[in-house]
Amino acid sequence: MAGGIDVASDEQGYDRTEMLRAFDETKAGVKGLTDSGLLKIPRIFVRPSEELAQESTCKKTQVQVPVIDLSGIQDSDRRKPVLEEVRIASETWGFFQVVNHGIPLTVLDGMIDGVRKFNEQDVEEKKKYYSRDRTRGARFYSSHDLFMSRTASWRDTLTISFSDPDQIDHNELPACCRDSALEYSKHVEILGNLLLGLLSEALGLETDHLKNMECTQGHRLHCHYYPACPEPELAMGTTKHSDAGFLTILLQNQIVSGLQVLYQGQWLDIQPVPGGLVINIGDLLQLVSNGKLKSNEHRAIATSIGPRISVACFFSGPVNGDKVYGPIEELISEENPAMYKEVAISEYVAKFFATGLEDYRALDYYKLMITEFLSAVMAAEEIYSIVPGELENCQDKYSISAFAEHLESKLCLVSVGTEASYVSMDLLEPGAGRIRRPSNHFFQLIPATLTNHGTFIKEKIKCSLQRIIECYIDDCLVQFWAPKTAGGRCFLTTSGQPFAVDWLCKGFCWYRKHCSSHDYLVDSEANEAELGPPGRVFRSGLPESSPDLRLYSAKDYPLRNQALSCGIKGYMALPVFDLLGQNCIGVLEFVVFSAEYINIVNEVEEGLKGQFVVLTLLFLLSNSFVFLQTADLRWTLNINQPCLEASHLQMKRNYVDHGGQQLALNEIKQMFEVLKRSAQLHLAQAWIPSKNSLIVDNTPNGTILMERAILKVFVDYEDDYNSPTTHFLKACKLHSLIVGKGIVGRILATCESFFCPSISNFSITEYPLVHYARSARLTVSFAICLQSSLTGDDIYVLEFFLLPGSSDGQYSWSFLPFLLTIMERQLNSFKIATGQLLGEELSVKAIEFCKDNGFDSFNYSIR
Ligand SMILES: O=C(O)CCC(=O)C(=O)O
Ligand SMILES: [Fe+2]
Repeated sequence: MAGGIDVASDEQGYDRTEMLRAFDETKAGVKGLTDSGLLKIPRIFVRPSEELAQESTCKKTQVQVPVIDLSGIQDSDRRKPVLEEVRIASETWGFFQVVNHGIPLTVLDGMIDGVRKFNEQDVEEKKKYYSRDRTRGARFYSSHDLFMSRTASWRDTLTISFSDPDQIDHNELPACCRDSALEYSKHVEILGNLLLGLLSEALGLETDHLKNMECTQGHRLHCHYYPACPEPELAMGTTKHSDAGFLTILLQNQIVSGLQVLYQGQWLDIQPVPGGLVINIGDLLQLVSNGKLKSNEHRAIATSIGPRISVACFFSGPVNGDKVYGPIEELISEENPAMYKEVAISEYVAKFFATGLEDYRALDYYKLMITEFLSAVMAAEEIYSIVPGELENCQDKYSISAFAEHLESKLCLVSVGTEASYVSMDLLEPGAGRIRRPSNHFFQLIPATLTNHGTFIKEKIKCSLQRIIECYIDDCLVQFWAPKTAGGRCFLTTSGQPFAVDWLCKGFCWYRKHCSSHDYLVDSEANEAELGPPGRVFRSGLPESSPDLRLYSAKDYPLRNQALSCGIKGYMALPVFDLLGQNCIGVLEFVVFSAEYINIVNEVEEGLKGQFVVLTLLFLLSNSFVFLQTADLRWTLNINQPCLEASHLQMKRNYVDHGGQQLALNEIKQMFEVLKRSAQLHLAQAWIPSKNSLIVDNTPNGTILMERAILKVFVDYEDDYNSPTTHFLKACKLHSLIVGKGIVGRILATCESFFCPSISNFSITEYPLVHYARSARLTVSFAICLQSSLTGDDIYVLEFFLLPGSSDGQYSWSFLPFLLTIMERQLNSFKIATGQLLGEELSVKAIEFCKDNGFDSFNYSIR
């Protein structure tokens, strides 16, 4: 027995309710368990395996919630910048820390010490306070939702209610922490009022606005005690939740960080700051601010070092009254219609206690009805037509959870057309007996006619989209483009196809609208300007992307200008294949909104902007693969597929690392070092076969693909992550080469050497990375195909970008003999892939463009 719980019953069948009851009856809390010296945690504390598995894939980032210095806050010069910091933190993170907040360190330490004394006193004394009766002014318990949650929390809590401060009977408070709690309560109330004053001003309201709404009338201290946990990776201190009240001020002891906030789908530690307090916005403040201030999800992990002590002070308004709260009138306008219903605080509190913490989000219950919400979305059209420029900074967001609210947390399928009707699909967990709140919001527009086959694919796509959106990518729209035939022609359409977003903003509505009325022609008669990115991806079977839409010309992307005016920044399209048929069944299009930038700028730093979109795209790329696969679909970058032989390439492609590759690469690297000094060279990179090299011949039109048969890049350029050159290089890594396309692709087909004085003249179908190359101002290109005696049949393509000296390229031509001499000297193990030695006469194919946008090629000899 451990603390009254028979841990051994794990092995002999498991009666969870009985175990919970036994644990509760010990009245000794989690500390009672640890005091008995247990080494394994009882099963009621072990999180479900799916949850634990997800945890292991969770990455960590270095970002920190803002720390705001409140010193001198009453002086007007100082107040302004602080207000701005508070506003940004509350609108983006919903969390920040404050220092110099006016509560003396002795009061903070006294509070922590009081909580420690209470928990570490004689257990019999503590038991007197053990209660689940919420009317008691002070009570002790382990997890308020113990009998409703999937996992019991590894913590004990002492709650002291100051809901009616004048009436509090001091004798109700435990003697060991009475004075410290009363002292802390006095100070924290003053700070709460100060913060609500700042938040009122940040919302553009009078300082006293929120105070006059009685948001700080009454508060409760939840004093948490998290004992050291013998198996912290299996347990959770406080499960993921958002705080239901208006505002929370959290004091934590300094020994170990345990509080984490959900940020971009990742859990981020909130490191204790000496003398600091954590502030977070609660659900009610999000509601009354009409969604402007953000109530963010957070949790406290179990730790091996302990005890961790924290004191959460909740300002939840006059809990016992019938006061009604709704979005503040001043914050509602035609452009920003009310997002939430009014709520009576008594009803609100009752709902909170009727549900387990992990399943409850107060806001989900009070979102406006779908019809009202839809009309708000449609109003975006009018707003747009009145102020066309406005959408460029489309930051106004409407939460799609409004849909979910109406459908009571069910997946929503919206049918539009003449008979608009709503159909809902059950997301009830079978047998779970309670509604599982979907963490994302997904919906689909269904056209009147649907073939069975179409429905089947749609179901699979929907399933993938749901998973993709689950990774919590802010401000990203994903939509599916499916083929259709009409009038004997073949098109791609997204009208009536699944799409998913995590937030709804005007830019999204508009982009979706443009796309729904634009079909891309994709049959063999389609010309380049008709294909657009989805069309090209569908035909080539290869992904395409751009971190900045402006890199595309209007010809590359017919909806470019519309997309830009909707505030879209990053773009990516992925081909989707049926696993069995290996046919491209459509294209998934991802667009990333500029609002993403704005958030990230506030939170990280200015310079990371461009990088972020590239990272987002990479992230999407890698994740989508996994998600498509779970839906029995795939896209091309499947490195686990066996390599396929493409015989007509006449190259052995089953790559084996001969160990000599590193030596061969060193030779190339050294040669690049020598070349670095020549003024005519802009950039150089080497393409080498990779372990994952793969040639696939399964695309709809039979194009031969060589996937990522790539590469290490050695270049001479400033490693500025936001430069067009960096974007070009990242794109080279990210995208597959198509045999026969671009210069390197042509070389893969023939092993010849190529020279092109103006690669920017290629169309995007002829050279899929041309938009990146144009933006990096790469014009003159020379590329040569080599083999090294150190690595047998492996080929190496060296690609050089020269600085243009004159329009006819003559100046660059004159550089080639020099280049070949350096290669001959430096690349001792190499010969040209067509057989000759470096230094012998080299035949180079030159590509020249004609006035009509076509091009010719000629053979030239060097040396
Ligand atoms: O202990 C902590 O750090 C977090 C506690 C918390 O989030 C809460 O009580 O709402
Ligand atoms: Fe919380």
